[in-house]
Amino acid sequence: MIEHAESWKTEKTDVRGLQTAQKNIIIVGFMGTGKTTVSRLVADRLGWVRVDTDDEIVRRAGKPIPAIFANEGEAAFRDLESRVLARVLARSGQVVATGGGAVLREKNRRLMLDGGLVVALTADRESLIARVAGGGDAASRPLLAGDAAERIDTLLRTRRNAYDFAHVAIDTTRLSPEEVAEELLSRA
Ligand SMILES: Nc1ncnc2c1ncn2[C@@H]1O[C@H](COP(=O)(O)OP(=O)(O)OP(=O)(O)O)[C@@H](O)[C@H]1O
Ligand SMILES: O=C(O)C1=C[C@@H](O)[C@@H](O)[C@H](O)C1
Ligand SMILES: [Mg+2]
Repeated sequence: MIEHAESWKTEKTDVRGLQTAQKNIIIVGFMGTGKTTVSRLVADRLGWVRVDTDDEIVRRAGKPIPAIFANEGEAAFRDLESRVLARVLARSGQVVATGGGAVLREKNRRLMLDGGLVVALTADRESLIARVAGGGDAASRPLLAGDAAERIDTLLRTRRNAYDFAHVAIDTTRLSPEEVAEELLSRA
């Protein structure tokens, strides 16, 4: 975890004057840590625009994420993800929920650190399984196809330090989405 830098701030103020001088709030984390859910709450609180890079990718590709993986492969998905991220982060005043793998490329991590405050959400293995595998939600996540718990274990191993570059980390294991949003805002 790097020091909480002031570098993510600009001269811009948000519409409700709750925060001063911010660029974007960029939420990273493993699948099921709550990026999409929490981004909605934080954007509502700040009166900021909310963007989900997974949604932007679907719109740009004209098909759902599992279809992109199946038809074009993961590498093509990652290329599109990088392009979408760069385009989104050229703007400011947004709460940006990213895909779970958006942190894998150094170029993306640099873009995010330059684009605003990067907040990593974490959760323990059991919570992740309950959130994404338990509710039949796994179908929308191609990397969890098959035995979702086993896939989560493998990915957690390969991505162990992948989210450590963020300015701020919040463990969501024992927090409700509202509490996570509150904690995030208190640290922004
Ligand atoms: N703090 C929380 N406590 C309990 N459940 C949560 C919490 N945050 C999110 N959830 C639930 O977990 C599921 C996954 O959340 P969400 O889609 O926001 O995750 P995500 O990080 O955006 O995942 P992905 O990387 O796959 O897009 C949803 O059903 C959501 O309601
Ligand atoms: O963790 C990942 O690599 C992914 C997470 C999702 O948000 C999607 O971006 C996609 O399913 C890949
Ligand atoms: Mg999401």
